[in-house]
Amino acid sequence: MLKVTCAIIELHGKVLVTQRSEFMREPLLWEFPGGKLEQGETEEACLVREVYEELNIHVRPLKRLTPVMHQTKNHLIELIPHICTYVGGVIHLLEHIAFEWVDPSALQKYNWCLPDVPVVEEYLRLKKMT
Ligand SMILES: Nc1nc2c([nH]c(=O)n2[C@@H]2O[C@H](COP(=O)(O)OP(=O)(O)OP(=O)(O)O)[C@@H](O)[C@H]2O)c(=O)[nH]1
Repeated sequence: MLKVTCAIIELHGKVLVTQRSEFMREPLLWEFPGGKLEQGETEEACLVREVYEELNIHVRPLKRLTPVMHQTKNHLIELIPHICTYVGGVIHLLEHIAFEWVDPSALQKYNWCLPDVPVVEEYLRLKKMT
């Protein structure tokens, strides 16, 4: 099983969403930044590392949401979301092709990677927006 963390990064009431490039798996779909958990790594350390590697910003994990299991053609993915706060740095896109800071009320308009859909729903429930 592939454990993948993803960061719902909050700043001033908005949330950061990123678009996968045409060269990545799941091209052009929107996701929360993150990536595969390495051997011996905590979920929090993975998030901090991946977000820095992909976006050049620092975040601090605040709250773990419910993991989502998803079977792809090749592997079973466990997507592990954490709400994070933005700590600092300027965004440089190193893997994605686009990013947006969005109001939570607009999150459902994006064309999400499939496993992210229940993550968005749980986040909106938590924010009392659904
Ligand atoms: N980062 C991230 N990956 C996601 C999300 N949702 C989702 O299904 N995935 C899937 O999780 C898998 C791993 O993601 P990734 O390719 O970004 O991980 P990584 O940076 O560690 O991989 P790499 O170093 O091999 O490029 C991919 O198959 C991706 O499609 C999400 O919200 N964020």
